[in-house]
Amino acid sequence: MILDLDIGNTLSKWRLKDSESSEIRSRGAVWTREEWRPGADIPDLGVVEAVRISSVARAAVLEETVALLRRQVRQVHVARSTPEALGVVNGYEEPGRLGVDRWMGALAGYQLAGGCCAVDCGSAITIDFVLPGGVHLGGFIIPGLRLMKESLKLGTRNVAIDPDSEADALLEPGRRTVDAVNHGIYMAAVSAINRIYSEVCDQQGVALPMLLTGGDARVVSRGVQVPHAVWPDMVYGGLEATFPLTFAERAGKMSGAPRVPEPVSLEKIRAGLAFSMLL
Ligand SMILES: Nc1ncnc2c1ncn2[C@@H]1O[C@H](COP(=O)(O)OP(=O)(O)OP(=O)(O)O)[C@@H](O)[C@H]1O
Ligand SMILES: CC(C)(CO)[C@@H](O)C(=O)NCCC(=O)O
Ligand SMILES: [K+]
Repeated sequence: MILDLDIGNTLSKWRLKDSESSEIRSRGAVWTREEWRPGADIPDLGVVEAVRISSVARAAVLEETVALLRRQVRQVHVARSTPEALGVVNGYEEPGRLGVDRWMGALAGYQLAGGCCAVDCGSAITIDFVLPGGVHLGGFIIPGLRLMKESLKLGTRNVAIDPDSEADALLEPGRRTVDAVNHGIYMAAVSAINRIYSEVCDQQGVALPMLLTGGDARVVSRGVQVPHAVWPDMVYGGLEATFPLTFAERAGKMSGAPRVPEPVSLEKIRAGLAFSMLL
């Protein structure tokens, strides 16, 4: 079995992948914490022959995790943000400072779709751009839905946006605090994503397919008008592409990869942008 780990600021996500069949056998998440101890909520390391890790938690968390895993697993691969990988050139002035989850997402997106706009809706919402030739432009970082809500301190932090609510309802003016806040931050997130996408496609003269991942991807997806696909395993896709272990991975296959969404034409994107600038 292969253990893939995506250690975020809030949650550490894991999945177990069968090295023979490439099937995902189980998955889960635990709170990101200093000590990553095997317990009921993480998989049995006895069956694991290789681990692949993407971590944006504090260095001490990663060190502790790697030290623990090395005692029981022969192969431990830790992803890093590099100046170049898999045909993508990192757009950061200091490439190592790009969050490795963003780098994994950009690599996975490029491997799947060529140029792309990779959006990760987690603790933060990150929006990264890769051009068809593999140039990563850099991106945008805004607070995630939960962080935006917590920063308001209006006593609504525990009332999450219902992921099944209709996007239309979320766009109505709220008539109580919890709705005003939820609808407000929802609007802030989706309008930023829509606008940033249009601005960058306009600047670069290319309509890019958009890929969405992260804990809030499903709810954000409902408000994003740009054609896009939700890919919950996008960060894991970057790990598969960077450290291919199975037969399917060596052939370039990433588990759970969606169909590449067909972007609307650049003319339409530009027309929408021109219209929104009038408002
Ligand atoms: N069980 C959960 N616990 C916490 N957040 C959750 C949960 N389920 C969904 N979410 C949502 O997921 C978001 C967190 O995103 P994600 O699952 O990508 O993890 P993360 O570790 O916070 O991400 P990051 O890698 O940005 O740190 C939160 O904004 C929250 O609204
Ligand atoms: C932005 C987050 C927190 C998103 O998980 C992560 O990618 C990170 O810590 N990045 C480092 C800063 C940067 O990417 O510029
Ligand atoms: K993330």
